[in-house]
Amino acid sequence: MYLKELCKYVFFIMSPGHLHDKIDSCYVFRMSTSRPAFGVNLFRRMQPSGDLEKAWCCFDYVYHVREWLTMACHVYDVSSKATMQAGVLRVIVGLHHPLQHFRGKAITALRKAGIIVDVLGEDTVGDRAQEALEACQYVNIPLLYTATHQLPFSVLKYAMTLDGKIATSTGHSSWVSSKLSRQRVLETRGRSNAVIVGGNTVRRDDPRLTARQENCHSPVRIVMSRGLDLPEEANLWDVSITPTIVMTQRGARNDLQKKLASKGVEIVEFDFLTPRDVMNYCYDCGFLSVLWECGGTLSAPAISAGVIHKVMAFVAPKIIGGVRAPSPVGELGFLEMTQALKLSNVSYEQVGPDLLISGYLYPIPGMQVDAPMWEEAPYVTGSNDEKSVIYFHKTWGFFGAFSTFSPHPVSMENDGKRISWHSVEHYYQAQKFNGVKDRMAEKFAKDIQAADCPEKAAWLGKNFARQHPDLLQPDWQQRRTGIMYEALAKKFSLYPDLRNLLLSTNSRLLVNSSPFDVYWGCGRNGMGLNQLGKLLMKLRAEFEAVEIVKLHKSSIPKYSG
Ligand SMILES: NC(=O)C1=CN([C@@H]2O[C@H](COP(=O)(O)OP(=O)(O)OC[C@H]3O[C@@H](n4cnc5c(N)ncnc54)[C@H](OP(=O)(O)O)[C@@H]3O)[C@@H](O)[C@H]2O)C=CC1
Ligand SMILES: Nc1c(N[C@@H]2O[C@H](COP(=O)(O)O)[C@@H](O)[C@H]2O)[nH]c(=O)[nH]c1=O
Repeated sequence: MYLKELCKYVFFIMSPGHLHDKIDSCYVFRMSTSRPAFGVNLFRRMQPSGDLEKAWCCFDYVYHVREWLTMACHVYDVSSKATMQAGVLRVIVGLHHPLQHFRGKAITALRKAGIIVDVLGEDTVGDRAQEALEACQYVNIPLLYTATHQLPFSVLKYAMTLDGKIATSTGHSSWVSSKLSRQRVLETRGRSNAVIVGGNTVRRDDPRLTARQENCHSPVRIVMSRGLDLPEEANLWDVSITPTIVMTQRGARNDLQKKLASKGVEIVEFDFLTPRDVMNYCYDCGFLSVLWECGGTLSAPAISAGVIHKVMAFVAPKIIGGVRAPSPVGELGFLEMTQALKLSNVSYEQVGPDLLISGYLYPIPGMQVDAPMWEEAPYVTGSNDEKSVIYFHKTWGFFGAFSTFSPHPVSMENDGKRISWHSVEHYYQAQKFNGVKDRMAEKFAKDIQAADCPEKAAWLGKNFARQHPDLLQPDWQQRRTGIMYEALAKKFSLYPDLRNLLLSTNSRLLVNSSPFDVYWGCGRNGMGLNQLGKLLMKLRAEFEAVEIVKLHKSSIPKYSG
């Protein structure tokens, strides 16, 4: 079988342009196992030991495609030499990146290194190639939709009886679908960045909305409630497993807001709460996929607002009746059957005793995504009306290279020695303990340097600092901005594409939209200090000055307070 054959190869499906001869790619592994970690371990085993630490992966997209587990993981900084040494002789490129300017030179680099590279649909055609290509598109659906719609890919999931009810007329709904179906929902949660419910579902069900999978991430839980008439005690207010955000309207029940905030629940206020605003917010947070698990009252305005892309309906062979029993979609205002929304790419699957019907409300974007061009980009990245603002946060976003997590190694001088760092984040975190004459501090810095991904480096740096504030380098709080600036200046000077990207933002405001960071980012409520954005704008001004006076490109700006 062709797919089985292909599982021997690594699918190299994207080639962002800003990495020069590096390969920053999405790889798709195919294997007949249900253990996601297997894919990453497999890849790591393929890496020669010397390059092991260079391959780091993020576990954001894990999808089941037919009987295969298809896993797409981001693998950074794997040079063509490493790929060759790893014994990969042939690379099949499944998809180019949907955004044109992210397409780079990786294919050329691989071919130059003697690796056979076939691009599906270009070098490899025919039915079997088409099947593989569709599988690659499928696995990248959140990325393709996000690039096309500038909103996270949203799935509306519900479980209904054969007579179309999601609960009894009293609101009791546990359970409509079978255990097996609910297990499938838990897996879907584990692949989503956020799960959304409405106020009624919280009041009626007291849900947990966690993924409850071993070693699996749980999505951020979002409650949409205009009136904020929510219970003071609820499972969702326990944020020890994963965060909960309550989205509401300005001024709604300040007393409850304070109580929830004291439990660690985030409160986000909008002037008027709408599904589109919430999705814009999720987009700014860098979310790629969102699961709506609400009832019909909220699903209807979400569908009307055009923010739902896919529907997953579990139909249970049960009849409950009841004229007032709720149905999955409320009022849409349609009068004629001709107005019915028709799903495309519909699939039917039996899950235990239930039937799962899935389909798309908007066509699945193909490879030739009508994505924004370079010059237009700043006008589409922000979700609010301020066209002059550019938001950045996650590395896979349009301006993801502005993130300190972006996979751009930098070499920095320290005590006359040049040391190479996998990313700016690695360098920055390790500097917290730099120069401290203590064996534990030295070990911390080394561990951070060796971290196999920027996320790990950040986690280590923050944890060490929390546990041993006494080991931080003196005046760290005062010095950290300067240290960050030097690393950014180095990074943007080392990579001309990045420098050009920064210059192309002209005089626009750069905002790190990290909802979790009120120092380097703008935080959830936009009131954060946005220091990273400010430093990038300062650096941009320095580059502009260099351009104007036509100085040599070797003149790397120094931080001056
Ligand atoms: N079988 C299944 O798959 C599911 C069943 N259920 C069942 O469905 C019932 C709840 O469904 P339903 O009553 O429709 O509740 P929803 O989950 O759809 O929540 C509706 C609430 O969402 C809030 N909301 C925020 N913004 C908006 C907006 N723009 N438009 C509309 N509502 C908004 C309001 O909360 P507020 O009033 O606080 O302002 C509103 O009352 C329960 O019985 C539950 O058990 C729920 C989910 C799935
Ligand atoms: N009743 C019903 C569902 N209900 C959804 O699941 C939520 C409960 O999640 P948790 O508390 O994490 O188990 C509930 O609030 C509602 O959103 N889902 C289904 O797949 N099948 C069902 O029959």
